[in-house]
Amino acid sequence: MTTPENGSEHRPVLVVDYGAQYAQLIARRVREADVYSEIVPHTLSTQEILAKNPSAIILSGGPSSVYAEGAPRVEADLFDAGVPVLGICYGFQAMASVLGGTVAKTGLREYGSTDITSDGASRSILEGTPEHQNAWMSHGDSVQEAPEGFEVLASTAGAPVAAFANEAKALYGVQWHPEVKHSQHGQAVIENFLFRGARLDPNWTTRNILEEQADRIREQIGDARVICGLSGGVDSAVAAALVQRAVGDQLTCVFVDHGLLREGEAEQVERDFVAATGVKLHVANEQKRFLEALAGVSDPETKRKIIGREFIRAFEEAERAIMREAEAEGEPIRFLVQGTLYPDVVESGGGEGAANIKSHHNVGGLPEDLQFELVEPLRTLFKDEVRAVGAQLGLPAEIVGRQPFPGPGLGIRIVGDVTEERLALLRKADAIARAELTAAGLDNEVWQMPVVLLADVRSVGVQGDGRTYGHPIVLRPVSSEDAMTADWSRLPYDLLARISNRITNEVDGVNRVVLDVTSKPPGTIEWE
Ligand SMILES: Nc1ncnc2c1ncn2[C@@H]1O[C@H](COP(=O)(O)OP(=O)(O)OP(=O)(O)O)[C@@H](O)[C@H]1O
Ligand SMILES: O=c1[nH]c(=O)c2[nH+]cn([C@@H]3O[C@H](COP(=O)(O)O)[C@@H](O)[C@H]3O)c2[nH]1
Ligand SMILES: NC(=O)CC[C@H](N)C(=O)O
Ligand SMILES: [Mg+2]
Repeated sequence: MTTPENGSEHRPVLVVDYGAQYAQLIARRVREADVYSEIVPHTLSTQEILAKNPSAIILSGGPSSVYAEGAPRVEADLFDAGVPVLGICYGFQAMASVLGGTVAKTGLREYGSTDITSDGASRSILEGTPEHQNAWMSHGDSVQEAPEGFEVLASTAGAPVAAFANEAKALYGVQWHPEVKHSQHGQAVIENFLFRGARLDPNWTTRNILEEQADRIREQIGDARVICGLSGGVDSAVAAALVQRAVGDQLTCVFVDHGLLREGEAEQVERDFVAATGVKLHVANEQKRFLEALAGVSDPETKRKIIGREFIRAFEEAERAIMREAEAEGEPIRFLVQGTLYPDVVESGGGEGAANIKSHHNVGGLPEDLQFELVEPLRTLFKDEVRAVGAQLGLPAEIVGRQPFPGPGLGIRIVGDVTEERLALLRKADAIARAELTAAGLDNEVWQMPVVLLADVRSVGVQGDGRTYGHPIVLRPVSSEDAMTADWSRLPYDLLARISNRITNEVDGVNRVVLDVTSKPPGTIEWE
């Protein structure tokens, strides 16, 4: 059975999320072991979980205590299904308590780096790890007694049962967090579970993803024509190259110039991508459509929904133009390729059980009357995985290494309503900041650096001995692995000073440059 969402032949290792900070990380570590993994919320019933045909299950950590009222539970019948399970922290405790072990508050909390001692020789999921190892912990409760049929594998000062196993049933648990990099041998524990415990094969590799997705695209599209929204960014470049490989010149790419682009962006798409792939490109000049639709709108979600809708209207328009140009007869083009990634889906609230943080234009911002059938070959991948697929497809490094830029563009980097004057101002400030970052040789040090105009805020300044009452520009350089979490980048002060000087000198209307020093969470990367 294939899982319909990922369209993959691979049965997933399901990570059941109990509200962990690290559910995402667990899935990534499993994928790093070349095994396919997806995250699901703990609100699914055993039946719903098993309906996804998991090859194994990992129960994540979480903030609750299993003995507290209303704490999320795992149903005991999950452990009778013959599917291997690994419990981590809260997941380990939930498993222990439902199977008849005891869990209690110890009074001894262990946060951070902790010494773990194997009981007897290291074995089972600890196979190959030393008798004493250091791992990262974050708990105040612990398993006091293992359930019947389980053997204790390790303990710590605050956790008499720090790891257990029931080999016959392939059920395992650890109190520590093997998924965080600070845990020595963490990856070994995860791989022992996957390869020894669950007996899985490491066959979810970049090459396999690529071939599988190409097959699937062929199956979905057949010999029909297809268009692909191409932005110049990594995701759509990789999606387009994948579709081109699958169905060749049935594909026409559509680049929408919505007037919310940065300086030089339109030219760069035409130059780099077409040069690298030889794909057919249709450029849609839709500045007027977007600016009119956005006039007077300052609410972020409203902006995002408008942009999402107008994108689709622009694709419909482009579809008609392409049919006319090709003097093609017959059915309109039905398929639209988008470079949607897993984080776009999760943040739009499309990951099951996930909150709607913001409607990404290509997911939560789509109009209800969408006529196209979507083709989204990257929908379950993280950015670094997409980059690996792109490299495998032979795309040049300057495309796969490019910093992300959101589809709604400068429209969501103007806090306030979007006007042509404000766009021009922000475009100029952004070009300066990017040029200086590049000149400093730091492009690869940051994940991306949004430049934001606070159009609704004004402050007093003094320029040329006169008073000004201008707008602030915010610099938001961040480092990240996958955009799900991020930290602000510690850029050198002299670089920041140069950017600030140049922006306040060269951009009329800006008299202040500020640096955003917030991580994600609590801030998101973009301001809207
Ligand atoms: N200007 C545009 N014209 C056409 N399609 C676009 C445009 N901007 C975004 N899209 C579509 O929306 C998708 C999501 O945008 P997003 O910015 O997340 O990805 P990207 O631009 O391909 O890559 P990156 O995240 O590196 O910027 C794109 O993959 C593309 O299909
Ligand atoms: O194509 C996109 N359409 C959108 O609507 C959108 N919103 C945010 N982003 C990008 O997603 C990543 C995470 O951003 P946030 O921390 O702001 O949610 C960052 O890389 C953002 O630039 C978008 N990309
Ligand atoms: N990180 C966790 O999963 C913590 C589990 C539980 N709340 C404890 O304190 O032990
Ligand atoms: Mg983009």
